[in-house]
Amino acid sequence: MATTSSISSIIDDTLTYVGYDIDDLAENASFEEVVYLLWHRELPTKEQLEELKKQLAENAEIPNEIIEHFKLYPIDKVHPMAALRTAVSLLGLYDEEADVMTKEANYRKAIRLQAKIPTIVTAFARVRKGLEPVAPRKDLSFAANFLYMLTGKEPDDIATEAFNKALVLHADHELNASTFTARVCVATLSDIYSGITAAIGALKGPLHGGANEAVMKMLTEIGTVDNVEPYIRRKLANKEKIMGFGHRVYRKGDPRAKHLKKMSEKLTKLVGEPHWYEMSTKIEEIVTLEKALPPNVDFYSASVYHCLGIDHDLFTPIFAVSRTSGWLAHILEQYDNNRLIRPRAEYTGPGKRAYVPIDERG
Ligand SMILES: CC(=O)SCCNC(=O)CCNC(=O)[C@H](O)C(C)(C)COP(=O)(O)OP(=O)(O)OC[C@H]1O[C@@H](n2cnc3c(N)ncnc32)[C@H](O)[C@@H]1OP(=O)(O)O
Ligand SMILES: O=C([O-])CC(=O)C(=O)O
Repeated sequence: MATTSSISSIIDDTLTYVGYDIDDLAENASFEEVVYLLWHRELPTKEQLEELKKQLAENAEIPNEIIEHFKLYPIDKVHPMAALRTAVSLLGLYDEEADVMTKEANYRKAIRLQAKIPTIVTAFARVRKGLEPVAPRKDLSFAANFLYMLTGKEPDDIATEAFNKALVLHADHELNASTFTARVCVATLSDIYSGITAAIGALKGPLHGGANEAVMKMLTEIGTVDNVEPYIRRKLANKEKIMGFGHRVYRKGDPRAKHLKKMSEKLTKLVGEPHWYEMSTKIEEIVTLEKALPPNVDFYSASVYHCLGIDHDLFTPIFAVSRTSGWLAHILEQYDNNRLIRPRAEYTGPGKRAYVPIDERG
């Protein structure tokens, strides 16, 4: 065990947020309720929820300098996760409280970050297409507002419900690589912006959050249900990894995957593209049979986001929008009971030796 935490737990392949089963939360909770739960360790009352929603809505706008910065680099060649990483770091420069380390100031910064990250992601997505960013609306839920800022159109209930559920499912996951990164960073008593910037960097990799985009790339390459079998068997024979499968902690399966699978079935039919779901289930069949590896959260989320009309390279930034809530909960928990995180390495290099002057080296 690397640390103690009272935020989320994975025990016998069951995931809970502060004691509430993820299945229960996925079916019933709004993302805003989950944010409150992760940050306060209790579900909110109606008043507490309204207050949080108000604070998030009031803080959703981003400095214009962030948008101007998007125009300073070759935006069409930049991955949105790289842009998000830089934008969050930049955001810290415009926060006068960035280095104020009181509990109250850190909570205010948590609100500001959670509120602004969706605005950054959606503004980037539009600016790179030559479109104007869409200002956040105060009357929409967190999920609906994201889709609204992305497209400029108010989403229907099906899209909002699916997106909300995806946000709930991705919000926290114990000591995953990006959360651990955030905790290591702020345990030096560095600021929240540094912690979230570091976490985004860790989430970006394809062995972690980046896997959802990689899954969609694989599905696109495969193209048809008939191609699944030869494609997957070839990959396995070459000892290549199948993205969206396997997990360091779960053994029998990731409890989040079944919710995304159900959504994928429904949405792929609804948009008239059932082949994404059919290909996915066929891949699952083969990988489970050949490698005994079940799908993780990233596998079916790919086809879900695709059906919501989201660009494939925005899948991981959307993961970050949700996981920011968990990162922030862990950062605040780390500050509350801080000790520098400094593991040791088992040394495997040569034994002690004498320095050899450069002219004598052969
Ligand atoms: C939100 C998240 O971060 S969920 C994870 C998202 N990442 C992915 O989906 C990427 C694909 N999956 C993986 O790379 C891994 O399963 C991980 C990184 C998630 C977990 O890795 P670990 O538990 O450390 O397993 P590790 O990578 O050491 O693999 C163990 C064995 O299983 C195999 N294996 C693990 N995952 C896969 C996979 N997805 N496809 C094929 N083989 C796999 C490895 O090749 C290795 O085989 P070997 O012993 O014959 O060399
Ligand atoms: O916990 C992990 O190692 C990865 C994961 O599933 C997550 O971060 O959601």
